[in-house]
Amino acid sequence: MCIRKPPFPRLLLNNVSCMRNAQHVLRHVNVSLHNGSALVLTGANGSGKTTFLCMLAGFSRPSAGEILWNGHNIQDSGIFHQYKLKLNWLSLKDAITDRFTVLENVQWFELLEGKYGKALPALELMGLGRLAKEKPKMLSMGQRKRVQLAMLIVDRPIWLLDEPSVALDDEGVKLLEYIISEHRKNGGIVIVATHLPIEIHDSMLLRLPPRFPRRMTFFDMLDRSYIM
Ligand SMILES: Nc1ncnc2c1ncn2[C@@H]1O[C@H](COP(=O)(O)OP(=O)(O)OP(=O)(O)O)[C@@H](O)[C@H]1O
Repeated sequence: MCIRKPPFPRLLLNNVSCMRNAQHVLRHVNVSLHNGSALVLTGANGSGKTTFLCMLAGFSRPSAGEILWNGHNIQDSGIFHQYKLKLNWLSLKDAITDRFTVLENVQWFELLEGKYGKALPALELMGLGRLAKEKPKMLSMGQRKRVQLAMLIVDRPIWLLDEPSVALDDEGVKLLEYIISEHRKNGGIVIVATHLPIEIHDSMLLRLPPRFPRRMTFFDMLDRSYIM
């Protein structure tokens, strides 16, 4: 009988901890991510969701443990250069410039990837075809978020999404869910930090514990007339 070894995860967080301001934000996190998988991070404000994504992006180093990509530590200099080219980062602060039109912003991103021809269809999918030639300052917050989603479609295998559904309407959230699902079908990995419900089929959920557990909730205080 031939017993096959399970495949090595594409991304592995091995007993990872992270400190900020000399205090532990994350402790002993273990996560394995294979091609096509998704991880949803939830937790109270300040629990460390963005810190988690920043570590995966290589912006901050784990204080203990290691993050392995294809079995190599992402902090190794030769590896980090290759690894960061696989990442696509979406956060509340976008990188859209008013010097370019909406279309040129997405095309610029595409050009960096050495790709061509996906920018306009991506904007059309996001319902922004008619605004393609406008300057981004003409856009609403939700429309800017849709431009960011169009940039994601241009495609790198690992998506790190910090609160991707903020400012999106119901249709925008459905589009977000759709592109996440298509990306995963193509073997991509998605890690999402969110407070808002997003439907991501068959995803792993990591709920980070609160950093400063409260003895009393806001509603307890209301009940006991501490405030008002
Ligand atoms: N630049 C920084 N320097 C020091 N400490 C920081 C820094 N940024 C964040 N922190 C601390 O790290 C902790 C985790 O912050 P983080 O932004 O990761 O939380 P979060 O779960 O993403 O929160 P939110 O839901 O509010 O976005 C917080 O307690 C915060 O005070």
